[in-house]
Amino acid sequence: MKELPVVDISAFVKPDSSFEDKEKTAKHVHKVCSEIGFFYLVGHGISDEVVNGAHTQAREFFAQPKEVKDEISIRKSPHFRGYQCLGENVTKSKRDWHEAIDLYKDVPPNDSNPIHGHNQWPEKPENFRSFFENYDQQMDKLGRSVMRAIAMSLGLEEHYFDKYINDSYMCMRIINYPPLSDAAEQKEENVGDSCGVHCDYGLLTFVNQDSTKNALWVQDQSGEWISANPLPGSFTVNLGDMLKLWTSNLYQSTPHKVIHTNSKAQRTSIPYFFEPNFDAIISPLPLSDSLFEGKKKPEPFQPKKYGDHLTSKVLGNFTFGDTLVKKGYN
Ligand SMILES: O=C(O)CCC(=O)C(=O)O
Ligand SMILES: [Fe+2]
Repeated sequence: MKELPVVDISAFVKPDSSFEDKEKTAKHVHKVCSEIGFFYLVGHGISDEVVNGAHTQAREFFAQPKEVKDEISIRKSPHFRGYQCLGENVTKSKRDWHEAIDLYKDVPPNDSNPIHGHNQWPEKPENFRSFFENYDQQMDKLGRSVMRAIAMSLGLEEHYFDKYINDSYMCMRIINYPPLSDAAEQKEENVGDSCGVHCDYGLLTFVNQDSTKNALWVQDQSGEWISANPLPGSFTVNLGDMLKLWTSNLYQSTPHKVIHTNSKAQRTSIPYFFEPNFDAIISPLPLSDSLFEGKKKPEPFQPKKYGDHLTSKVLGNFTFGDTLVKKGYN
C-alpha cells in the first residue's frame, strides 16, 4: 500500500536554521510537490493542545441540536459564511454527507465584493471564537513559513512570495462527518460521498484530521487512490489549483475525497486553506526551464487577481432561491 511522503518543515519554522538545512528541505519539498502535491507536515511547531483543541471545539458545537446550530445558518449570511447542515453541500450534483461551519477572513462588508463581511460565530462553546481566531493566526504564520520553503524549492528567493501573502484571505471549514451509513438508514436521497472528489482552490490546505482511519483518499498521478490516514503530530497538506497555475503546472493540485464508512463514530476534520492576498495579481513565476526536466513548459497564462478566482468559485458554489444549495467543488 502506497503512503504519502512526510515533510519536516522545522528548518523554516525555527528562527536560527542554517541555509544548508533550508536547502535540504526545499529540495525535498520540490520532489514532493511536483510528484504528488499531498504530504504529511511535521516539525510545524503548532502545539498538540491547539491541534486537539480544534476537535474539542468542533465536537462540542456539532453535538448541539440542529435549531441551535441553525442560529448561524449560512442562509442568513449575505457573505457565504456560517453553518451548513447535513447534506446542504453538493459536489457534482450529489449531496455530501457532512455539516460544517465556513469561515473567511473577517473584513468589513463593502460593495466591491459580496464575499467581504463578518463571520457568524456560535454562542457555544463559549470560547469558540477566540480559539479559532488564535488558530487562524498560528496557521497563517505556518502557511507563510511553508511558502518560504516553496519559494526556495522553485529556485526563487526565500521571501519571494511575502508580498503576495502578507494579508492572506483566510478560508477555513470546521467539518463534522457522521458515518455514511446513517444517510442510507435515514433513506436520504441523492447522497454521494462524505465529501465528493475535488481539488482545492488556493495555495496550500492544512488538514487537521481527527484519528479516524480510511476516510480521506488522495488520487496520485497514475490514478491510484491512496489512503491519507492521519499521522499523529502532523497536518495533512495538499496544494491547491492556484499554486498549480502559479507554477505553470510544475506542482500538483491533487484530487481527493472523503468516504467515512468504517465507523459508527463521527469524524471531525478542520481544513485551513492558506490563500494569497485578495488583491494579489497572480502571473507566471520566473521559473528556470531546467526545473521542467524535459516536460514542456506551458504557454504563459493571463495574469489574474486572486480575489476574482475565489469569488467565481464561491459564487459558483451556490444556488439561491428557496433552495440555497452550496454546490461544493463543481
Ligand atoms: O475532511 C477532510 O479531511 C478533507 C476535506 C476537504 O478536502 C475540503 O474540505 O476541502
Ligand atoms: Fe479539499
